[in-house]
Amino acid sequence: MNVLEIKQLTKKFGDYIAVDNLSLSVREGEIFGFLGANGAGKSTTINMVASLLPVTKGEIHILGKNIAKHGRFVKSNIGIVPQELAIYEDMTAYENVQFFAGLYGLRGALLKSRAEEALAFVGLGDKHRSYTKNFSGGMKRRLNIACAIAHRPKLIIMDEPTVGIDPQSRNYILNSVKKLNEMGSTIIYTSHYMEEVEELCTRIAIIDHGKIIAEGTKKQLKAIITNQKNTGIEVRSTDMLQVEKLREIPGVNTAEVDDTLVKISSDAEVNNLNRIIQQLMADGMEIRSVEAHEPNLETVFLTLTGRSLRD
Ligand SMILES: Nc1ncnc2c1ncn2[C@@H]1O[C@H](COP(=O)(O)OP(=O)(O)OP(=O)(O)O)[C@@H](O)[C@H]1O
Repeated sequence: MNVLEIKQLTKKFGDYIAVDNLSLSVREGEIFGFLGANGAGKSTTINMVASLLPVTKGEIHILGKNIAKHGRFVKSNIGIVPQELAIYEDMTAYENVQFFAGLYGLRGALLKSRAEEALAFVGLGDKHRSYTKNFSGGMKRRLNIACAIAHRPKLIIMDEPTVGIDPQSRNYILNSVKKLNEMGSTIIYTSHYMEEVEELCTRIAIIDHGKIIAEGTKKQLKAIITNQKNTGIEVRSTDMLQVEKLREIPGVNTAEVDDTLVKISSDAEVNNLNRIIQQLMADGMEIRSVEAHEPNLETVFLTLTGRSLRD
């Protein structure tokens, strides 16, 4: 069954088309990755699914029901973890969860027990009387999640839930996502961190300029670029590197620099490694190692959109 079905969805802000005739379905039990660079249209899409933003054109169905006609049903079945933290600093952790769970439709004793359960789930069980203004960034992110899951939604949408937090909280959140999924929730996960998406997601859609430009399992997406080969060249320093010269070499599709690693994706059938190395040496690079890499999601993204996910 499709938990979410988006049909020919468009959102215009004035003349600007932020989401462009986008169709997408997410099946029950998936952890679905929604990938796009800054401004690609992810949050706009999510905000329409969450009924926080009116739709210009198109339809959205959640668990088979049109959200325009079944507002209450939808509200009780989805949980949104927004990109901007949505917690109140002058309320305790418990009061925050209680407040949001109430908005999602929980009441009375059930509301209390589920709020406590959600706080314990995100590792804040011992903080439920604490005011959130003194929480670390990671604790606030975890509380943001607790607020969205206390009513045990069938569909949880997480819009970059790990932005700006320490590695420990990040691991905690990634494990929580897996657990929530095992417990029966379908998850839509957006992130700028490709390695998170690679680790978590069973299926992925790549959005660019408001359109889905590729969709499938990791294996299917990687198969799109099997005509590519990736080379990583470690150098001592990239200070003097003229990366645009590398991009002019025949067969080179993308060339990126990550600290002291030069990452190059080329047409598989073009033998250009000699030219690449000559160019690096002409720029005075001291080469430390050369490695061939399997394509990963980062390369898929770069090849299809021409930009890095984190710009
Ligand atoms: N309320 C608005 N009014 C006008 N333009 C908007 C509005 N909200 C978003 N946009 C524009 O729509 C485009 C898509 O924005 P959106 O926030 O959906 O991108 P995103 O993929 O979520 O990016 P990010 O990763 O930066 O959150 C952007 O160009 C943005 O400037």
